[in-house]
Amino acid sequence: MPNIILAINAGSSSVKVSVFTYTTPTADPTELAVIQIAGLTAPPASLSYARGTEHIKNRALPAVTTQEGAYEHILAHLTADPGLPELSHAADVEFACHRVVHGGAFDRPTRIDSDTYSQLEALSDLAPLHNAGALTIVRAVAAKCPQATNVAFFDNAFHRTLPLAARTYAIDPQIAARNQLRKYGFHGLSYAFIARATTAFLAKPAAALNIIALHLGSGCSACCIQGGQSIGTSMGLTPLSGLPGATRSGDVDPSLIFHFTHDAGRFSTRSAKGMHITEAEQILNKESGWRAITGTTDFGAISSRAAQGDEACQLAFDIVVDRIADFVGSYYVKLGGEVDALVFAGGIGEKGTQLREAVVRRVGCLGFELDAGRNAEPGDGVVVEIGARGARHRVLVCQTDEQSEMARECAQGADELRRPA
Ligand SMILES: Nc1ncnc2c1ncn2[C@@H]1O[C@H](COP(=O)(O)OP(=O)(O)O)[C@@H](O)[C@H]1O
Ligand SMILES: CC(=O)OP(=O)(O)O
Ligand SMILES: [Mg+2]
Repeated sequence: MPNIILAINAGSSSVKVSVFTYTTPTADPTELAVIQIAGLTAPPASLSYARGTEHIKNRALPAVTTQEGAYEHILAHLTADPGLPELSHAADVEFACHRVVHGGAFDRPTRIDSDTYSQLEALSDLAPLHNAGALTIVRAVAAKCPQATNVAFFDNAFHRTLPLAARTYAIDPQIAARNQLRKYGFHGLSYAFIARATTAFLAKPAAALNIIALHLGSGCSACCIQGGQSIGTSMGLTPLSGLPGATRSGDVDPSLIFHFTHDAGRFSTRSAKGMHITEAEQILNKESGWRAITGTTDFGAISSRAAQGDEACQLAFDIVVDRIADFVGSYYVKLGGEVDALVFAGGIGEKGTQLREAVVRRVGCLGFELDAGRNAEPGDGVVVEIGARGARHRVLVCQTDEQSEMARECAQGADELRRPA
């Protein structure tokens, strides 16, 4: 019987699950199938599935509206697929890997027992679009696959190398220490994948990799990677800061919220059951971003409407480009201009031809330049070059894969992570 790893990535607008087998801790796991339910914030949700030559694309699922519902649908789909005999029963799952966005002090893969579960639950308020959803899936796995070992993989882990000055806020140090108020940074599973894939593509030693990486999806962030390690990132104590997202404001003047509403500090009655977030957090995390400006979370639709002359969409598009360019400039300076590549990843980074074009044009003075043909059709490959030949710096697109990053780490640490018999 092969060992099955289910790698589960609960994003803010999607649930993505990849099925892997592994044999020894030293070999990379083999991917058997990838399934995702996207559009949870732009109903109806839609299912996509790929196993071998079997493909389903964007099948509408009007009944699925939550991350937990999405996971249950996914498990039923996988176990019912006769072409996936390795996973015919929920009991076939040995490891369930969960992407947990906010791990607080956790920065290594950790088996989820009742103790760690409570600690992660306590962190839910710091990642209001993510942790609670991921934990509902942990509970669903415990109910449906009780023999599986649940392991949490943390989005903040990759940023454990942030230098002191980069991770410290200029606030009272005693209060900061007591309440653990610091920059954590997120999208770390993605950046770990991007760093390894780019290292392989550029055929450089991992410890020599200097890149500016952009993970652009429903949540957007930038990361400055020097010597293969994170030395700067745009998200902070929570995934709210930095770049705007689908429903997140990104950086605003912290005083703004007190002029936006008189109820900033009150608990929001609009947040999900069991979540204790304030009106301020509700507004800035869930009622802002490009949806607040355009009415849609779909950046693909925003990009095409902008091109057709829609002013609100053009403004939203321009805001995103403006903020990304600010981070690219700032990270270029952090790297002293020693930059191997600017790397685009995440749903928008991988599919957003117009966005890449606009960003690279804005930062062209730094020596980045696109090849228009390659940008329009980057082609297949985990990492592909879209930069112009002869430009000072390279521009790459990376098909990032947080699930495979978890599965790899899980297989490598399987002996330590396995639940004691
Ligand atoms: N053709 C496209 N051009 C630009 N953006 C796109 C395109 N297709 C999808 N997207 C964006 O990608 C987002 C999903 O990115 P993804 O990284 O998968 O999200 P999540 O944050 O849920 O993990 C969608 O919400 C949509 O805004
Ligand atoms: C951390 C974060 O914002 O994740 P996502 O982009 O998947 O919502
Ligand atoms: Mg994501």
